[in-house]
Amino acid sequence: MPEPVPGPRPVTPVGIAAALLERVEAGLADVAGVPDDVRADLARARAIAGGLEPYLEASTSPESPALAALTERTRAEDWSGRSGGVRLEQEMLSGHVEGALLQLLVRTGRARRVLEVGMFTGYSALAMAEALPEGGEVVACELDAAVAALAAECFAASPAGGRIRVEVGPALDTLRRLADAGEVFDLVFVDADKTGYAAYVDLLLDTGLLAEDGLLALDNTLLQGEPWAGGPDGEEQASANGRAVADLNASLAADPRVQQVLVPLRDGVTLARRV
Ligand SMILES: C[S@@+](CC[C@H](N)C(=O)[O-])C[C@H]1O[C@@H](n2cnc3c(N)ncnc32)[C@H](O)[C@@H]1O
Repeated sequence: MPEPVPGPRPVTPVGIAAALLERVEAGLADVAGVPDDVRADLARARAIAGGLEPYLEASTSPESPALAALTERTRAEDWSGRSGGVRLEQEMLSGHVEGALLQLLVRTGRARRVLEVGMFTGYSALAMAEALPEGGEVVACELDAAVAALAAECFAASPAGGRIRVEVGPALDTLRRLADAGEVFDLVFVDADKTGYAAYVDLLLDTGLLAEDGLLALDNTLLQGEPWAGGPDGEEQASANGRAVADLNASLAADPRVQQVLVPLRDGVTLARRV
């Protein structure tokens, strides 16, 4: 019998909090003297935190069969066996609820040209492509050629896949090239290396890459709770990614070039536009 593929580990603040509460509850199960009301409060806190993400899924319009198939393909892949470059894992996929938010941003913003920085297996790129009008285009930047090839196979199985142009290479180089070529985007979704976000944002705002009335969406701006709660295993210090995101959030909140809001969906999505 083949080993079952493990499901994704929690990578959102609320998912992590739920897993910790579950661990505390299990740890206290055989401990004598814990008052009943403390056990009841703990059970309710675990139920609220643990039930939130499944409830959001159930309360969101269904994803397309192509997006569901792409998720399955990503889960079935053995990410541990890959070597070199950026470490990739199934948890990187943004997924159903965030994909639906991106689709609404494309549709309500009447976006025709979308730029993605960090494509992975292509969930968010394909979700946005599905929402584009006839003639619209997603330009998706990805560093890892092998994962870009896997995404291309998934795109080929979808009617919207033909609206996606993949640019393989370091995103900063690609963005500079696109800016020099005079390309302009109505919606930009940044979901790549977290320590690179500040440079991407500066380039997007300081060149014409982001349209005057365009929208910027930055993923993982809650970074698993690290910016306010410290490192993942009880370390006081956040990781380099956590510190980069904390600095970015603080500087964007005070940045006179944009109005922004951090939406606590999944691992946090910052939405910003020029003022
Ligand atoms: C979180 S994943 C993207 C997830 C994807 N947006 C989705 O919704 O499924 C981040 C991706 O960014 C890519 N990446 C990391 N650094 C990069 C860089 N400097 N330039 C381009 N892509 C990069 C990684 O290889 C990875 O595939």
